[in-house]
Amino acid sequence: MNLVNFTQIRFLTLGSYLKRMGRKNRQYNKFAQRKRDRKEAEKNPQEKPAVDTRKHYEDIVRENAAFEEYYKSQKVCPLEEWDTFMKTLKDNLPTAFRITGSKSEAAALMKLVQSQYFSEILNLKLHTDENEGEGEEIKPINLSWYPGGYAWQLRLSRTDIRRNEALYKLHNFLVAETAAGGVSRQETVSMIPPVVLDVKPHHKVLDMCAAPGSKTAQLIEFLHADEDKMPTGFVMANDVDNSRCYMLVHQAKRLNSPCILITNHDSAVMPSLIVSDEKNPGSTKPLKFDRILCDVPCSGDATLRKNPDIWLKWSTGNGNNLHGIQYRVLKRGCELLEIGGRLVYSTCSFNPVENEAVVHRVLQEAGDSLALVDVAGMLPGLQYKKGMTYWRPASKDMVFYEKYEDVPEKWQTVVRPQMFPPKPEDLGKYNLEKCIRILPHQQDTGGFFVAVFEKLSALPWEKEEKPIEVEKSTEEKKEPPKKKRRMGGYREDPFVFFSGDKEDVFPSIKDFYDLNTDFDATCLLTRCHIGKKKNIYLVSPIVKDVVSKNEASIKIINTGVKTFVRCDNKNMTCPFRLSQEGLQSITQFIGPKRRLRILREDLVLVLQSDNPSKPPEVKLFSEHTQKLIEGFATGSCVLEYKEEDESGLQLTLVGWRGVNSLRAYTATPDTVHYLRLIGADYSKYDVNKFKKAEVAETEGDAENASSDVTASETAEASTSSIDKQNGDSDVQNTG
Ligand SMILES: C[S@@+](CC[C@H](N)C(=O)[O-])C[C@H]1O[C@@H](n2cnc3c(N)ncnc32)[C@H](O)[C@@H]1O
Repeated sequence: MNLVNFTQIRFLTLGSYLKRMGRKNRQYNKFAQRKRDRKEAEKNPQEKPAVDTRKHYEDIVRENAAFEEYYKSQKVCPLEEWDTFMKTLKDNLPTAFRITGSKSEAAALMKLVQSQYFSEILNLKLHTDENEGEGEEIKPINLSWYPGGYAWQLRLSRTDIRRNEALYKLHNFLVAETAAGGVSRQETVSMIPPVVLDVKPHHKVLDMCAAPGSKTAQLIEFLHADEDKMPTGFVMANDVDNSRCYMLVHQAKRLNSPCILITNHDSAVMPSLIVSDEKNPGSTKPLKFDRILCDVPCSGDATLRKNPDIWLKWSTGNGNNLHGIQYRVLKRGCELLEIGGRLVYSTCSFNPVENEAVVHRVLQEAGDSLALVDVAGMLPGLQYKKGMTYWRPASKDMVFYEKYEDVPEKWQTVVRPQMFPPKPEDLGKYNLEKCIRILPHQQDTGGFFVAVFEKLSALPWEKEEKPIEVEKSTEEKKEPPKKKRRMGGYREDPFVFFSGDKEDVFPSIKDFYDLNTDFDATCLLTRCHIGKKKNIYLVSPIVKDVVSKNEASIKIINTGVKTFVRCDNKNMTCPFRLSQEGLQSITQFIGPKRRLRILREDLVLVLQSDNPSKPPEVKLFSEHTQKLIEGFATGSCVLEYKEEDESGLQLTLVGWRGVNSLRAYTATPDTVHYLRLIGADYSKYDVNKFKKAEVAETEGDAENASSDVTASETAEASTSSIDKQNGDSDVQNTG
């Protein structure tokens, strides 16, 4: 029996106490059950449990009779394509990736990918998971519909790339560039929703169900399309799951954007937020979004290639159970959408009950205020099927129903009237054929469903909302919350904005970095009300407005890009150094006093020197750079480099001018990224893990003998060494 702390019980209601005990017991029973299963398995090693969802993916039998019966009957795929559809679903998924980053960096990386990594694999005949015979040519496929052609699909699964020695360079490239933010690995079809959402730099964008955030990353990239200017729009990425919100924090950190805000709320009941009303100074207005992505939770059966465990647990019940939450999230999305704005509804499910039925239900309620948009023109070359106009919901026992009246009473709470298709005479009102369903065999991908909505007028149940007079800003009213553990995640540290130019630490920052007068100090923030400021973050003006006006009504998990880091160094008159994360955002405001435009040889020198206690001495630099350094005050600075050729490649790095030295202040993935871009030697980071394992084996080094010692691990290990180098104590040693 569990012992109970009686002082705790006093504060619990009977219900919550019983719930707690139930949870503990369930947890306990789960462990006990696993122990019993293990013992049983040891006794009867040849007997397998009926369904073991923890099976190794490779052992899973990729079959499910109910799945086949259901979808064949729904006619999601023409009968003549059925066998190819099923065969493709059982294959592993090819790898796909996008090239990201600033325009000039992305262009340079794209060139490298084509000239080096792809040409290397073009002539290879590989024995892949799918092809154990002759070996097959690996032709990278450019995704023609992706803006700029910056996305690729390879006929290789992740495992193929990881396990083939011939591909070790490509593998190292993908791992290192993913860490540096130069590449994003993402399933081909999952890239579609942000493309058809058509995000522009001035858009207010809401990603309602955002975690883990691969689509959020695309939204941010599109927002920053005009890289010379700070976007006037922003992305609010939300997820109901507190721990998954931290995946979003990780994504956002890779992209270094001051225009993102991460929130933790149930999207189905997302509160109405407010923003300043520029037309009525001193007033606020409801925040409506220009673009909304509604990538709802779904049964995920179109991801069977990536998640084969779904073969074991698929049932019609999954889709039926999700229809309700999908509808509520979509409906709330339509309410938060600006008139004239665009919303994308997407799922990775084949099921019309989760797809067309949800779309139809909302269109039906919205009357003429919403319409589906035909986005085929935005996706040149993409193969897809038009949305379905007829389907038959089914109960768990696989009985299909033509109309709700046929549903027996015991299933009426599961199979709902709104799940049925429109009547034939109403089809013209909804245009469901404008939806897009991608089947895996069409271009060797996962499956996907996308519907694009446009809001033509206020929804029938929306009333006109008037500007609200602001009496007192919300931050003033609120007590400073403290960070502490609580049910459902951590309470976040507060977001404390600088009061302006007079903020205690700002004058020394402004003076040292020669910040120009356009810089708005009120966009800087810290995460504490009292005590020494450690990290200073930067947000865009619109994000500041949203955070400061709504902090009390929605749980904000994270915002801002780290721009200044405390560094009490005797050789610097300002107690804050620059941070590489925020450099892109602040660099336009930094004056010539803290900028050094260096030559290629100097850049190579600083990047290749990775001994924090021995940074390159001034005398080792080109004459040009030595002259610049003369008289340049010690401390944190901007290192700039511009390629002289037609590529126009421009790099901006955080540097440190020591008393007798100059060095770059970058973490390993960034260092490798820059060396790669300028065509310098980075071979020490490009480890062939297979060779390394061979050598280790001959030398009896058990730790390195496993071929699973990957280049990524090597990169991680060296990152931590430079992270140490980035620590303040090392800065003290500099120069
Ligand atoms: C399909 S995933 C989203 C994938 C994501 N858009 C991406 O591209 O990386 C669905 C997400 O919805 C979240 N979710 C489920 N119910 C939600 C709700 N009511 N409100 C907000 N998020 C929800 C889940 O936690 C999950 O992270």
